[in-house]
Amino acid sequence: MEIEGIIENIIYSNDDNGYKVMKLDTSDGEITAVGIVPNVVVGDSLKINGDFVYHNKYGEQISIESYEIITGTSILSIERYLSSRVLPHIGKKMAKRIVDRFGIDTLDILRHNPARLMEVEGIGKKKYQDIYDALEEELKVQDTIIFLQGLGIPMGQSQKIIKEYGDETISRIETNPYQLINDIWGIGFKTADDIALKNNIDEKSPFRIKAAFKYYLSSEANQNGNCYMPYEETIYRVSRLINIEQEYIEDLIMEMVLENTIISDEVEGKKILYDPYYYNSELKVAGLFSKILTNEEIKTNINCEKEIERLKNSEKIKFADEQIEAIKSSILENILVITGGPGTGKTTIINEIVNIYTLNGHKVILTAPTGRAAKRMEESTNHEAKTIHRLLGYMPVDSGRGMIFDHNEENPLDADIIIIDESSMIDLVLLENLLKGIQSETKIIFVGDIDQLPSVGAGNTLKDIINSKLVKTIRLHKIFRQSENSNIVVNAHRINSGEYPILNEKGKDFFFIPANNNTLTQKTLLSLVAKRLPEYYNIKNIEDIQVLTPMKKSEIGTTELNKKLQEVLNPKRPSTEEIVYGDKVFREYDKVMQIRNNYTKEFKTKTGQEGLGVFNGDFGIITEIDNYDNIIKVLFDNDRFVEYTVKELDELSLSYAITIHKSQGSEFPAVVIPLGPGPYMLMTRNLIYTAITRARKLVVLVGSLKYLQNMINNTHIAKRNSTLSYRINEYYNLYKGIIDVN
Ligand SMILES: Nc1ncnc2c1ncn2[C@@H]1O[C@H](COP(=O)(O)OP(=O)(O)OP(=O)(O)O)[C@@H](O)[C@H]1O
Repeated sequence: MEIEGIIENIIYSNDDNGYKVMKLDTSDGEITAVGIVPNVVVGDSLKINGDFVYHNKYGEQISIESYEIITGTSILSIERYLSSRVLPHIGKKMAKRIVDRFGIDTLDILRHNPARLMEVEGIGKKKYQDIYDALEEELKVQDTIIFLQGLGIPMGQSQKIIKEYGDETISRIETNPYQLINDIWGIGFKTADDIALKNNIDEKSPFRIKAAFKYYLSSEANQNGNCYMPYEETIYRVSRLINIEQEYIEDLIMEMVLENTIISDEVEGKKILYDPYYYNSELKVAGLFSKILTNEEIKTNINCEKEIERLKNSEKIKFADEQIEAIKSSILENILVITGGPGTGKTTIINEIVNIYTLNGHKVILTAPTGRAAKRMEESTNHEAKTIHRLLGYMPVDSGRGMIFDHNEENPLDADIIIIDESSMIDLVLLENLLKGIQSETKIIFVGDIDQLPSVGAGNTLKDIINSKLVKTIRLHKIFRQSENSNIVVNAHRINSGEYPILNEKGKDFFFIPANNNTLTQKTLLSLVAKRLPEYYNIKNIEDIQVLTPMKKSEIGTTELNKKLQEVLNPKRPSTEEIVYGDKVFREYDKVMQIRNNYTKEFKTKTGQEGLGVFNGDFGIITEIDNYDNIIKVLFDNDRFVEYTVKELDELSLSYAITIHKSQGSEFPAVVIPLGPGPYMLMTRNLIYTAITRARKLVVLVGSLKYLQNMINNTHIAKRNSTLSYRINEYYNLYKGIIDVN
């Protein structure tokens, strides 16, 4: 069949083969068309040949066999295009008047002789000026899109680039396509390099090689948490990345060092290379940290002996020796680390420290890296607690790519002591900002669980602080939270010390259900989450059950589980709107997660307060999809409403199942964990321990026990390259007058 329509929206575009999913406005109403259609843009008129097919998920759609772009050839399509509100003051009636006047030449006149619009009744000078301005903008955007499409950049990314670079899009890309890697989220070295090569950059251009070095070092930091990379390995990897001999690229390192775009150092006999960003951050952290550590001016009026005596005689609670030692050290030390597994009394200790300091008239600040951890801290201490970002008063700059903090070295917070919970999640750069935001007279207590996975961002800060051997570290061993019916805490500790967990005890909360392979595991997991657990435990809220899986791929990975879980938990209904984005479907009432930090995203709370910022790992529910205006509304933490346009949907992912890495810092009433095969480096004790400690009331493991055993036995901890503890020692010695760094 043959059908004509105007492209209203390109829902999906595959840049490799030009495959698209588009919404077309036709005389029979709106239809979805799919097929290979490169180089078309929204607003284009198409004549399509194809057949109607029925997709059991997306409904009826036309599969394109051949097509022809007919922009401007059909009066009807011009009229529809104009009435789709692309230009101000032109609605349905005005669009008709314009095409009645100019007929088939309308688009040509708009482009080359727009002043003639004033011949149309109802368009005076003022309206014309508005239309002209919008038109000029629209034409510029169209030209830019054509330029970007010529480079093979898909529509979604093109729009992001235009939003970022505006009128300068073409010139910026022609000057330095590699800048796209830093400026546009989702564009990596490969895409930028393809663009550069298409723009005839020489393969051996120093520009290209330097960009590859920078990319390699920063991606090692962003993806693998490494603050530096060994010299030899860097050369080998970069050479492979751009396919140029090692000898050739090595020559450029010295140039980059002189330009300060790479830092070369030798630490403990090893030649290493840093991205300057992380090198400077390490130095700053080490310097500020050691300054507090060696500050002899920090004093309190707290009578330590009296307080300890009081604790020892407390009738309310009998403190363990290690707890008393922790509280005592909080009075005596400038910086203290308290680490322990679940239920070892960390919160109880924080409470006591807060009491002692506030009763003695000291100013206490409580903070944590995530909103959920801060909230828990506030609830258990009855003392205000904020996330580190909010505490420091962050402000997005540079279109949200960077941020600055209201509290910094010029304007530090006023506090006698700062207590940080969930410290294992603090990455190097966050620690840098935190240290800049407090005075060198402020004591710091880091509380956390060193056996959790390290921070998402670069660095290994809590371990490095402990490994510096300069900071008093209290390790809590005794478990207090061990209610009669609970095996979660017991098993977390057993797993952490390499023992096998206690499974399936009657009336308890830690279960294992066998399944021989991934297919069966998936099937069992789906029925558990959709039926058995909600029925047996009377769980009504889908947010209360969380599937945590080690991986993204495979039948028990997040991608597939999310699709399947969505089908069973939130199936397509006539009454719920949905939107297709790439190979994902988002539906009203879906459980979703933000997957990047977006500091400029606006939110509005239920009480009408407005603010900025949605963060990687924030959970929400889609409350509304407006398919007319293409707006998706998400409610985060049951409080903040955030609106997304279709273009921004790559920031969201379904979250019925999430990776264990993403679950750090969160807690859920019930956690279901599939057990299956996976890469050795990933399937570690650390990982299963982190997963289990996310559950408050129920853990269900599904799969084969041999994988559980393998994980418990696998004590491999991916090493993170960091020289922080070495540098803390250097600065410490400097401030103590032991050595002179210069
Ligand atoms: N010395 C003690 N004697 C008796 N009970 C204690 C003692 N210390 C803590 N508890 C209790 O043990 C439970 C766990 O303590 P707490 O919440 O402080 O541990 P936590 O390490 O913060 O645990 P999680 O990280 O799992 O939240 C609480 O109910 C607390 O009241």
